[in-house]
Amino acid sequence: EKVEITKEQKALTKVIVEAYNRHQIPQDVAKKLLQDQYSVEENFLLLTEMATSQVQVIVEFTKSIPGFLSLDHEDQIALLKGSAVEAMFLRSAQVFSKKMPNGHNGILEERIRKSGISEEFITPMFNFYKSIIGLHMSLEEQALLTAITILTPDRPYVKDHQAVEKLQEPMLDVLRKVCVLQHPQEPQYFARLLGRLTELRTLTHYHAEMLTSWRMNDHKFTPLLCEIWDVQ
Ligand SMILES: CC(C)c1onc(-c2c(Cl)cccc2Cl)c1COc1ccc2c(ccn2Cc2cccc(C(=O)O)c2)c1
Repeated sequence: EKVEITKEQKALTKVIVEAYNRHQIPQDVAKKLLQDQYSVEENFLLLTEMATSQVQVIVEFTKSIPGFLSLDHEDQIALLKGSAVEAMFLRSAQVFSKKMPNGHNGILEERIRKSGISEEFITPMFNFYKSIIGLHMSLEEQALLTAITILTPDRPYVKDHQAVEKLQEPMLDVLRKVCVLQHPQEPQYFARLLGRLTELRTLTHYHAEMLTSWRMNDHKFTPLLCEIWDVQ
């Protein structure tokens, strides 16, 4: 049947994409990637700074999602804590796929590979990056998928599931239509996108173990990361 995006859905997509574009990592932080130090310590410190900056970007993006600030305040925190790592995996995957300026990609990959993360987590992480890059997602799809990930009703400690579902559903509806319109030859494209969200959940599990092993080697995080990841 003819897929039609309504006026409201166009407006919702515009708000989400603008919020997604508006909040970028400050250039000076992204530029630090090019610094010449490549020690494990230096890489960890740089990635910690990137992650901290990225959490701030995600919080600002989330506050721009229509209806989010009307949710119960404790639920707002529960959604952010429950989705931050997944949103950061999506964001770093998209940064890899959009071929960052002057070969940052190789440098970001190099630093992640040499930051004290054990091989057992590096492999699934870069397989995920490859699978996201292979999807050639549009900006609308990236922004909507990030908002959908954040608005996942069944995060730990969320009390009013229904209120979160009511915000997530319209995003899923418009993402489904955007996928049909932007990938007419791939009827299963929307289903493949949602499949990435399942893979993201396994990465969150790996990430918890990454944090533990960093802490065992006495690595320090910033106050914001400690708060959002319940460490220290
Ligand atoms: C605390 C730190 C060591 C950490 O713990 N887990 C992860 C970690 C790792 Cl090692 C991989 C994936 C997710 C996390 Cl939380 C990280 C590092 O988190 C990052 C690092 C880089 C990231 C991000 C997110 C994006 N980028 C890249 C980027 C570069 C330039 C511009 C932009 C931009 O947004 O414009 C983004 C997160």
